Parts: sequence; C-alpha cells; structure tokens
Amino acid sequence: MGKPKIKTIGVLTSGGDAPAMNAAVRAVVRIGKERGLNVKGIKKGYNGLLNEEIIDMTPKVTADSIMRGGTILLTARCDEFKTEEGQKRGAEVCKAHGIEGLVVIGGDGSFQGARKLAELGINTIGVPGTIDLDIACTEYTIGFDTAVNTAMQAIDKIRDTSTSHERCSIVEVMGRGAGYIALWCGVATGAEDILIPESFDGNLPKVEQQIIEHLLRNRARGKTHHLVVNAEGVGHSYSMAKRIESATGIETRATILGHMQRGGSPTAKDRMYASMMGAYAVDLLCAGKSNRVVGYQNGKFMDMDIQEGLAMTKHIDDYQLQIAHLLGK
Ligand SMILES: Nc1ncnc2c1ncn2[C@@H]1O[C@H](COP(=O)(O)OP(=O)(O)OP(=O)(O)O)[C@@H](O)[C@H]1O
Ligand SMILES: O=P(O)(O)OC[C@H]1O[C@](O)(CO)[C@@H](O)[C@@H]1O
Ligand SMILES: [Mg+2]
Repeated sequence: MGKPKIKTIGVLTSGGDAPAMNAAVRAVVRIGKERGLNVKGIKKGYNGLLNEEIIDMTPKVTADSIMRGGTILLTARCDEFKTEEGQKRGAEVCKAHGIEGLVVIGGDGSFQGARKLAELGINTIGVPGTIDLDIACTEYTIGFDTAVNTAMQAIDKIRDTSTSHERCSIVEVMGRGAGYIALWCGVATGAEDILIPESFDGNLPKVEQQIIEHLLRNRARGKTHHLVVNAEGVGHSYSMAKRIESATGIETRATILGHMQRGGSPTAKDRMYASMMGAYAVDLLCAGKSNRVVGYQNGKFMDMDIQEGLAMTKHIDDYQLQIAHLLGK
C-alpha cells in the first residue's frame, strides 16, 4: 500500500454502545499507526466532537480493551448534531484538530451524521456498531453476536424457574424496531412463541389470543412451561402477561432484560469481525475514500456509499420465520 495522502484520522463511537466496539477502536489505532497515521480519539460521540473532547490515541490507550464490554471512548446521543449548525461546527472542530478522516462506529443514526460530515469535506467512514442488526447493507453488526448470547443465557435461566413453577414466561429483548435479537434468542432457547415487529400488524388482542390458545393446547399435552420471547418493537410484555394469566388461570410473568443485553465481554466472533471492520475503515481512508460504510456480505468485508446503504431495507428471511414458528409449535 502506497503512502496515504492524509496524516491524521479520528475515531468515535456513537449511539448505543455495543460489545466489541473496543476491538474496532483498537484496530483503527493499531492499523492507523501501521499505515503511518496519527490517530485521535473523540470521546462521547458527536457530543464530544462538539465539545472538543479529543485525545491522542496510542496503542497504550487501547491496551487491555479488546476483552472489555462498553466503549473506552464513551458514547452518547447528540441532538445538536442533527442540526445544520451542529454538523458545520463538527466539521470545523475536525479541521481545527487536523482530522482529515474520521471513522464513525455506530448505528444507522450515527451514519446519518457521518454522511453530513462527509458532505462538509471530512472524509468519513461508517462502521456498523449496534446490537440491533438493523443496518440493511450488512449481514453483521458489531455487538449483535454478544448481545444474542447474553440474552440467550438469561432466557435459559428464566426457563429453569418458569418450568419449576409451571408458569408462562414472557421475556422482552431489545432490538428497537427490528426483531433479530428476538428471533435468534427465541430459536436458541426453544421458545414456544416469538414475537417480532416485522410480522406484527399492531393487533395485540389477536396476538395474545394466539398465545393463549397455544398455551392451553400445550398444557393439555402436558407441557410444563411456555416461553414467549417478545421483541421490544412489539412490547407491552407486562400487560400481555396479565391478560394471559387472567384468560388461562396459568401464572404468567414478564421480564424485560433491558440494558444487560448491551454489556459484557464480547464473543470471539464480535472481536474478530470488529477488528477487521476497524482495519478496513482505516484502509478506505488511506485509499482516499469517503462517505462509505463498511459491511459484511456473502462471507466478505465490503464497503458501499453511505446514502445507498441507508436507503436499503432489510427483511427477516421468510424461511427462518416459518421454521422458528414450526419449532415452537
Ligand atoms: N439525521 C441525522 N443527522 C445527523 N446526525 C444524526 C442524525 N440522526 C442521528 N444522528 C446522530 O447520531 C446519533 C446516534 O443516533 P441513534 O441514537 O439513532 O443511534 P444509532 O447510531 O442508530 O445506534 P443504536 O441504534 O445502536 O443506538 C444521534 O444522537 C445524533 O447525534
Ligand atoms: O440505551 P438507550 O438510550 O435507552 O437505548 C436503548 C435502545 O438502544 C439499543 O440498545 C441499541 O440501539 C436498542 O436495542 C434499544 O431500543
Ligand atoms: Mg439505530
């Protein structure tokens, strides 16, 4: 690889944190150094950019971070950056600190900000970091694998006690408007019902009635537990539990797993893919690229225009849905 034209790049994490964001940051720092670049770390996402919370990144700063959850750069959501003034100021801060290229590790919202910075002359590359897996241009996002495994382990535990008490349990998992975490956890824990926003038409009484009938059928067959994995995009787990209990007389409990799904030591897959994606982003910047998002498709890391990537829509595979349903029957 020839000598890159740019000398200094920045890296930030934005939106909800995701396990293995640290691996991506570490790769940006180490591969950046390898390519002869200065690397600056911007703390607290776009918030820290606007407040100029910028530090020099050396391999020492990222030492002992690859196995840690969260993000050593901290993260935030920043409404000011959604405004034109905020974005202009962000680009000015980059220029004032000599940051010619920027790696933004975050979700779809963060990529909107990255696109604006690219329009304002900062070479910007997005790296998909979100547990939700809700970015259409990539089959993998940093943190999803760890989050699914964390949620799966929690649900296994709930299933133990639910079976002992012969209860019905509803477990609500994260994912925002996407049902990937629910689908994966549901299949992986042998859930009887999996509720995801992609196949939810808004008719809650209908869904509850289906669960009630399924639960009663299973009880008649002698099944001692009934596990429902519900995506937060469907929600209403507590009220659902109350209505199921009063309709069936079977004790029903709801658990919302919440932020524990975003923490914890990342899986090997997340560490590996995040490392590759962080490195890939640096190499795109070295090649003079901007306004690109790194992805993983058909077994390969790739990149595409951010706008194009954001315009794509993602669908949960029909076959997977159908099989998930049959497995829980
Ligand atoms: N339209 C936009 N224009 C500019 N910046 C944006 C835009 N939308 C979001 N951002 C910036 O990106 C930040 C993170 O966005 P958001 O809260 O949607 O999370 P995300 O990156 O999608 O990650 P996750 O969904 O995993 O939490 C926002 O707080 C804001 O600073
Ligand atoms: O941490 P916050 O701001 O409550 O955001 C929670 C949201 O962030 C995510 O964890 C990641 O996008 C979603 O699954 C969830 O809806
Ligand atoms: Mg998002």
